[in-house]
Amino acid sequence: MATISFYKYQGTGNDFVMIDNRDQRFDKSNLSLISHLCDRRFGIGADGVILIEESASSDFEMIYFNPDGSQSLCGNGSRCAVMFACFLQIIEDETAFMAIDGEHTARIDGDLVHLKMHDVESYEEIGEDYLIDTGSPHYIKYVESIDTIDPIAEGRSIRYSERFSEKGVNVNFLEKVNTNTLNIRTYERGVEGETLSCGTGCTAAALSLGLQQELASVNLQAQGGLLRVDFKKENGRFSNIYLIGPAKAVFQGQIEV
Ligand SMILES: N[C@H](CCC[C@H](N)C(=O)O)C(=O)O
Repeated sequence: MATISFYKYQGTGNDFVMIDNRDQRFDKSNLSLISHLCDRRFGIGADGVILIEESASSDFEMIYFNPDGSQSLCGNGSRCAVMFACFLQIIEDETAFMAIDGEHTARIDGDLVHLKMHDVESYEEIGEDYLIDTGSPHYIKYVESIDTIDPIAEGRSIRYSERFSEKGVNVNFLEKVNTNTLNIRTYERGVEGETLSCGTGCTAAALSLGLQQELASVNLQAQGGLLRVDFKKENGRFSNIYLIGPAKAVFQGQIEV
C-alpha cells in the first residue's frame, strides 16, 4: 500500500484532486489510479486530477487528467492549479505556468484567478451551432431554456455522434439571459457527464456570443457559480482572452492506494 497526500480544490463547482508531484513520486502512467481517485464512492471524488510538477521554462507545470485518464487543457483546473501553487509558495500572485497547450499566464486577485487563454483564430459554424477549441474542443448549442433540457442525454448524443465519437467533444448548452450574460450547462468529455462548470466551455460560450454581436466581456452563470470571460475580437479572431473566477481549497487528506 502507498499513501498519497492530496488537496481538494474547486473552481465554480468543477472539482479536482491536486497533488504536489515535484518529487515525481506519483505514477502518471497509472490511469486506473487516476480513475480511482476521481471515483465519488470508492475514491476521493473529483472531475479530474491535477499534478503540479517542476518546469524548466516556467514557474511550474500542471498536468491534468480527466477521470477516464484522457488529458486536455482544463480552464477551471488551471485556475485551481494557480491558487494551489500560491499555497505551496511556488508563486506569489502572478505566474507563467506550462499546461498541455503551452504556457499560460495568470494573476491572483483575492479569491479570483484571472487566467489568460490562448488566442482563438478559427471556429466552425454547424447550422446554428458552433465548434470552438479553447484548449479543449467545445460544441456550442443555444437553447430556449437550460432548465428543460437533459444535458446528459443530449450531450451524450452529440459527443458519441459519428463525427465526435473517436476523439470526443465537450457539449455546452446556452441560454441567453441578456446581451452579455449566458446561463450554461456542460456535458464534459472524459468525465462523460455534466459538471457544475467548465472553464474552457465558458470561454468557448463567451466567444460564440462575441461572434454574434460586438462584446468585450461575457458573464457565464454556470450551475456551480459565476465566471466572466473578457476578450478582444478583431477580424473574427479573438485575443486577450481571460477566464476569471474563484478557485478555492476545500480540504486536504491522505489516501491509501
Ligand atoms: N473534460 C475536458 C477538459 C476539462 C475541461 C473543463 N473542466 C475546464 O474547466 O476547462 C476535455 O477533456 O476536453
